[in-house]
Amino acid sequence: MSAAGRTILVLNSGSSSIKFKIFRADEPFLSGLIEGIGTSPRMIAEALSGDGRVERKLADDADHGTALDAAFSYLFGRYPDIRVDGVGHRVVHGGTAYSEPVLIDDGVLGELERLCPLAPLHQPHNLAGIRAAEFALPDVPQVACFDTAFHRKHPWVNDTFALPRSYFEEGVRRYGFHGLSYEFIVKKLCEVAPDIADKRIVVAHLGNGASLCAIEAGKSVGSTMGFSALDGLPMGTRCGQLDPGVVLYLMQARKMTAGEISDLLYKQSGLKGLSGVSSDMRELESSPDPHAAEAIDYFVFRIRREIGAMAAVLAGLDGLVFTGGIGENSVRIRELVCRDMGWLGVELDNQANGENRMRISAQGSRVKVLAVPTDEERMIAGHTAKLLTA
Ligand SMILES: Nc1ncnc2c1ncn2[C@@H]1O[C@H](COP(=O)(O)OP(=O)(O)O)[C@@H](O)[C@H]1O
Ligand SMILES: CC(=O)OP(=O)(O)O
Ligand SMILES: [Mg+2]
Repeated sequence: MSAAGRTILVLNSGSSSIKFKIFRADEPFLSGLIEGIGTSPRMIAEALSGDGRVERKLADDADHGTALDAAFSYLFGRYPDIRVDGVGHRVVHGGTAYSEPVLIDDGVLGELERLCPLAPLHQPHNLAGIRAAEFALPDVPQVACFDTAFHRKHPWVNDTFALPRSYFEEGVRRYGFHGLSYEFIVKKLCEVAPDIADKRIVVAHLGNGASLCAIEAGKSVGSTMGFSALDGLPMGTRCGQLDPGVVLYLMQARKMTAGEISDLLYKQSGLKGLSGVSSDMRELESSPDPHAAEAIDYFVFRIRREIGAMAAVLAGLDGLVFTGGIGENSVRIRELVCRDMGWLGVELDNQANGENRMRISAQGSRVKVLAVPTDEERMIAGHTAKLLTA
């Protein structure tokens, strides 16, 4: 059977969301989202024919496990006879071993398990999704598609830390994440902005996790995320770039354990830690609390700083693309990020931005600025179908 004829179930666990979709012949047939995990989870799902629509709140304390159960109950409760040819999973960390999608077996699962400490907000949930799908669909092939894969060929200077060489050999490298999203954006630019698709682009994936990627001729040449999904921009609950001296201080002066430091940096920091209000940008934007405004200021400041750094990596800039839950939807964050960026050639069209149009730069802007909804699930479906065909 050709890739195009296949029915593929896709699971994508983000840090605050689980997205699930079924593609038939390359087109989405059913689409589900559980968002707000950690704040106020809710599920929205429907077959694209309009059939079986649900929109409901989950318990406030529903975690990824509960959300995965809800997704599977919806899928197999509503569509008990559904037949799929393959299941494609987003797996955030592929380490040094995986630079392209792979068919999952026990050996692969074991290796991916070992990477859980490097992506504790994602990898365990990605693997739980694989196990749940194997249980529900025991004879169906499962494919892992990696966030890290898109970056694996980036230049050595972006791949390494200035540690003794042996650490690099052992895998202590700057992997970079959100690669399925960046890969989708590169493809999409070929359709919607072919004049810049092959040039120097910075993509800002701003969701609950957030990173920038410098892309030249469709390839990753730099990323703000590194060894783990902690580095770079501040995120919903993650600190982003941090002086490693702070970690030494926490260990030596505060006598904190690795577990306590992990909890602090992954779950209590970022927008949540700075605001004391929420990790969710919608809640911060509507909060009157001055700490919420300060958390937004810090988020924007770091994005602007890193856009400058990524433009330097690219030695110039032709396109700036916003994506991810915040990048796609927040008029205010896009406006604040682009404010006074004329020095870099960025001029926003405030009306187009306010109307959430795809092209949001002014006519005379040297840099084309776009807001493009990402579709990691479509990338995963495509990779999965291709691998099954091969
Ligand atoms: N209309 C909106 N305005 C501002 N922020 C939004 C909007 N819609 C979603 N977001 C934000 O997007 C973030 C979630 O992004 P998303 O990419 O879906 O998450 P994940 O990283 O878990 O995949 C949350 O901070 C949420 O508040
Ligand atoms: C890698 C990462 O942070 O992913 P997400 O934004 O989906 O949490
Ligand atoms: Mg995501």
